[in-house]
Amino acid sequence: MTVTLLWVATPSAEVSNYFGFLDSFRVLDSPKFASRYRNLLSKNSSKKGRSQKWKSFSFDADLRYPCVGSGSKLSAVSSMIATPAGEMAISSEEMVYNVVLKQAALVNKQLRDRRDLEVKPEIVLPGSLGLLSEAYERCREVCAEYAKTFYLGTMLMTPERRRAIWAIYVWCRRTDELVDGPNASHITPTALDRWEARLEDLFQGRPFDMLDAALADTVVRFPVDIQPFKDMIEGMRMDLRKSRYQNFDELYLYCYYVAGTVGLMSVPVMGIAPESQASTESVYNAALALGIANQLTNILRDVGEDARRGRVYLPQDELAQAGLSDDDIFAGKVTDKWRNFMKSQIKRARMFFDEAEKGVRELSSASRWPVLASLLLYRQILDEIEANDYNNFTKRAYVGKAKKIAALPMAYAKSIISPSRTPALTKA
Ligand SMILES: CC(C)=CCC/C(C)=C/CC/C(C)=C/CC/C(C)=C/[C@@H]1[C@@H](COP(=O)(O)OP(=O)(O)O)[C@]1(C)CC/C=C(\C)CC/C=C(\C)CCC=C(C)C
Ligand SMILES: [Mn+2]
Repeated sequence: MTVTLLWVATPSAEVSNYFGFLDSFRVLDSPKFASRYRNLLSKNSSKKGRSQKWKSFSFDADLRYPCVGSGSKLSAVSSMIATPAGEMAISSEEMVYNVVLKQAALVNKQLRDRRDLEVKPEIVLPGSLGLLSEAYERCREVCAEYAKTFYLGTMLMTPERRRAIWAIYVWCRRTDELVDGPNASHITPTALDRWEARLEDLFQGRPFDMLDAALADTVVRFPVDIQPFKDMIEGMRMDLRKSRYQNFDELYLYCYYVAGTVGLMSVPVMGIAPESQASTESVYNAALALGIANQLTNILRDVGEDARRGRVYLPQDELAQAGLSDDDIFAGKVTDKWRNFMKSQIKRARMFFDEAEKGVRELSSASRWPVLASLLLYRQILDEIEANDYNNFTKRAYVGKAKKIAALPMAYAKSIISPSRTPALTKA
């Protein structure tokens, strides 16, 4: 599938917000839409007194998402999309990128406000220290039990950072368990509302239980904002009401909610290297890309398992273009059509991993290794799907111990490269 990009030649990247990717069929098939889009652009550009030149490129549709906001040439492209009726609509990618910008601005502001303090000093109330240590210890145990590789990685971080990551991990795991765990069938939107109210309480220093208390402490010490946490709960609401995704735009939003948010929660704790030349938003964007890549991989690994629960987390329009439907997924037969479809899905997930990898080197040195290790390990699941000849219906792609162990020194070697002067991600 190709998309056509309408490109306005302009002396400045400032008008980038007015650029857009448009699905070729819609642009080419809908002169009405194309002319509307041009009018909109010319109105906005002429306001800024810029001349414009039209060009169109066609290229692989997979390119569209990872490039936005990344600092690459294509990052100047934003993402207004056309509804079938030819209306202009803001895409999920654009919406999510706005969150990224807001988070980056917030963290910059908070860091400016307490310039010389990376971590807040401990405020110790009599008797509370022991309880807090116990709370973090519980988080450590959960992380060690459920996420062995993540856990191993966190051991390289400073003690303050690693316990903060454990607290975030535990909150994410509990949130996910609400819709994925043993009590999932009893979970209603009201239960999620209650979970959100609890989240607000803990952010205001009123934790409900011990595990919440650890997170309440973390969000005081690090410039972590509530928005990504709320968005993760929104993802769980989405999971309750939706079992099909019409296109990648819808799936992208879901992936942001349930996994991209983890990247946005983690960066303020992991820290950006002081010597990094990259802009805060480009690092957040890479973190977002890692969450998206992980979730896409998770989806591709679990196609059969999800289908048995009546769920298909694959873009319906892309399935149809490949000559496939839900029935083929429920039948679970590996055909050439399926192989080809899977190849394009894997390619897209790898592009998000590549985008994320560029950002890892900008993280503070002790955080690079755990992130890279988890990136390399999760990315290998894609290789395993290929090795299983794309049978993700009945075979679970699994990275064996030997490969896992081999990835660790590789991640270490990559992680000692410090942010370069001419980084892949540059300051905006
Ligand atoms: C060291 C490190 C990577 C730390 C992150 C630790 C952390 C806070 C993890 C939370 C993970 C979690 C429990 C998320 C809840 C939703 C969920 C389950 C998402 C899926 C994870 C995989 O879990 P699993 O295979 O067990 O899934 P099942 O539920 O069993 O199906 C996800 C696929 C997404 C996880 C997303 C991340 C780990 C994103 C990590 C991004 C960063 C740490 C940012 C790094 C920064 C840059 C600049 C690249
Ligand atoms: Mn899950």
